[in-house]
Amino acid sequence: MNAASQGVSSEGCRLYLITPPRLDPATFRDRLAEALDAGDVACLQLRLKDAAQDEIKRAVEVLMPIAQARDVAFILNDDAKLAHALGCDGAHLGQTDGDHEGARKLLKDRILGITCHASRHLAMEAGELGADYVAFGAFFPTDTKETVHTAGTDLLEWWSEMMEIPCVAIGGITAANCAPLVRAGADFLAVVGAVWNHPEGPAAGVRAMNAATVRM
Ligand SMILES: Cc1ncc(COP(=O)(O)OP(=O)(O)O)c(N)n1
Ligand SMILES: Cc1nc(C(=O)O)sc1CCOP(=O)(O)O
Ligand SMILES: [Mg+2]
Repeated sequence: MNAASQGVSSEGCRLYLITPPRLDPATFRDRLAEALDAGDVACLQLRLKDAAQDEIKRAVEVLMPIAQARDVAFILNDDAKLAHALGCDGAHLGQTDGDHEGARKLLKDRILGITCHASRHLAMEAGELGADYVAFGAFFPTDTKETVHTAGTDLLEWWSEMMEIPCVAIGGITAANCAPLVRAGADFLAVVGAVWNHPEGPAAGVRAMNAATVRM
């Protein structure tokens, strides 16, 4: 996230919400509005895995205005060109999601986030090429995605002491387990299940995450 444009302070730890991997925009729109109206959400990442481009475009058309109307940055996963073409606020790219340098040039002052797994080296590379944030994970077991890399709080501590660029923690994060990540210096906690699978619904999920991310 661009710290200035998104009102991000280095003192706070904010919620970075990611959509479920499959959704029907026509029905999901109300759940999304309910979640975003429940508390503080810094950004929403549209992460539709295995979806055709038409399906992603339709989801952006329906969901982006809901986020942007609430000052929630709308970030598209995996595809910087599509993010640019559709007017998204930014893109999130993994290590195999195309040309990071080209994406940085294309997105100019829009947000570019890069997955760095548990690697200091990848994070420094991402920082050098101008990423707006680096993402580390997975911190905990997750049902949302197969875990290949696991990260520890030492990485967050090191990064936040050494670097100005915000860091995002991801992977199995819930209100119940996130306190060490907040203490270690995570600027954002990215979650899917903690909100969309919350037993009392997504609004309760956002409220619980907000309550848990207050840095002591
Ligand atoms: C905030 C954030 N961090 C990490 C990821 C994972 O990206 P990637 O490694 O490209 O995996 P997929 O999400 O594409 O399956 C992310 N999406 N968001
Ligand atoms: C999309 C994603 N990327 C990860 C990584 O480690 O890079 S973990 C993950 C899934 C996050 O979902 P949940 O909050 O439900 O665990
Ligand atoms: Mg990806």
